[in-house]
Amino acid sequence: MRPDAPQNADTVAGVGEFGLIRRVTQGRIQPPSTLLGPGDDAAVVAAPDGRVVATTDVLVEGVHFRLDWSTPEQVGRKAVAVNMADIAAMGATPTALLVGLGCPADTPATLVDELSAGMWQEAAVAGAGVVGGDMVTCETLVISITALGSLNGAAPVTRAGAQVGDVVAVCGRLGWAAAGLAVLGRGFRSPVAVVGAQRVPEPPYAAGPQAAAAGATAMVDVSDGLLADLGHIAVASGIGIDLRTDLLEVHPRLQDVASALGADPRHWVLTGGEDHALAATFPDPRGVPEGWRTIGTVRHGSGVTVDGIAYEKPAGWEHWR
Ligand SMILES: Nc1ncnc2c1ncn2[C@@H]1O[C@H](COP(=O)(O)OP(=O)(O)O)[C@@H](O)[C@H]1O
Ligand SMILES: Cc1ncc(C[n+]2csc(CCOP(=O)(O)OP(=O)(O)O)c2C)c(N)n1
Ligand SMILES: [Mg+2]
Ligand SMILES: [Mg+2]
Ligand SMILES: [Mg+2]
Repeated sequence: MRPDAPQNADTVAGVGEFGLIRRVTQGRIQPPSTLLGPGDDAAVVAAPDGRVVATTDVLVEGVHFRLDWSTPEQVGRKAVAVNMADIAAMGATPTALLVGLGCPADTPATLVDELSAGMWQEAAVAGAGVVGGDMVTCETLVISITALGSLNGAAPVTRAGAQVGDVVAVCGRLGWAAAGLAVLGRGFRSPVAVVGAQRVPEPPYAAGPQAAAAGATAMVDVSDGLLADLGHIAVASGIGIDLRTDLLEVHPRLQDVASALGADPRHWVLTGGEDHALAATFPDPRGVPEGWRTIGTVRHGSGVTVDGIAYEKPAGWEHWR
């Protein structure tokens, strides 16, 4: 269907741009950090310590999600989660979200309602709100979210601070969303544990500021794959990282799914993205906070190795590859 397809009362075209904006904004309760919410040319958000953390990630139908795999509500939750995970990965707390939405004219208006409901549900998990956005017509469903966050007085944890001798630790799931993607890709809808992980990630938002307070020297969220994302820390910090397989547990659930599909669960753990676990480096093994698992060390050199050996397969997702 063309983006300017005929109007119908149940479609976004029938409800219209401003009717739709009214539907997604009315009755929403903003957090205290929202000084001026949707409805004006821009929103006003408090920056308690004078600094704003800002990030954006775009999700495209068919690339990041499929509407026959996920409900609109799940897509909304995921779109917000992947953005708030980047805020957490800086050691910050999400405060506000700006939502750019493109969809074809014949999109049911209720799909946008459900998408918006999912976004607000996930935002509530971290105490953030949707303070503004934009709606346009286009060929497929596209969601572009900008998340803002607050460091609450702490220093940002960048990708560039890892030091030789640091330990590498992770908080959150690894390989679950990749297992879910493999299951969905083969036309199955269960087991729901891994399919659910692909539909809606559960980033450990609070672990970001927790790691910052514990003295994390570098941090990243695992969106593309553990090896790929630790690779960004390695490049930015000018160091190498070695992971230890014996420290990287493969959950029995992932083992089961992998045996059923004839896949390698360790590959999901090492290279599967989309769980948005947080991976960080800490100077002292005893300083690794509760809830984090040590998985390796920072060494001299470059790149990320596993048990001292370069990984032979692609390290994670890369667009256009
Ligand atoms: N079009 C762009 N203009 C400026 N910076 C960009 C653009 N696209 C990506 N970046 C920046 O490149 C870095 C890496 O991007 P990306 O891999 O998408 O980060 P993440 O995985 O944390 O979402 C980020 O700092 C991001 O802001
Ligand atoms: C339909 C569909 N196909 C493939 C995937 C797998 N996938 C899409 S994007 C992605 C990686 C993360 O996305 P990206 O846009 O690179 O996020 P960023 O690293 O910028 O946060 C993965 C594993 C998916 N989630 N859904
Ligand atoms: Mg990105
Ligand atoms: Mg990231
Ligand atoms: Mg991201």
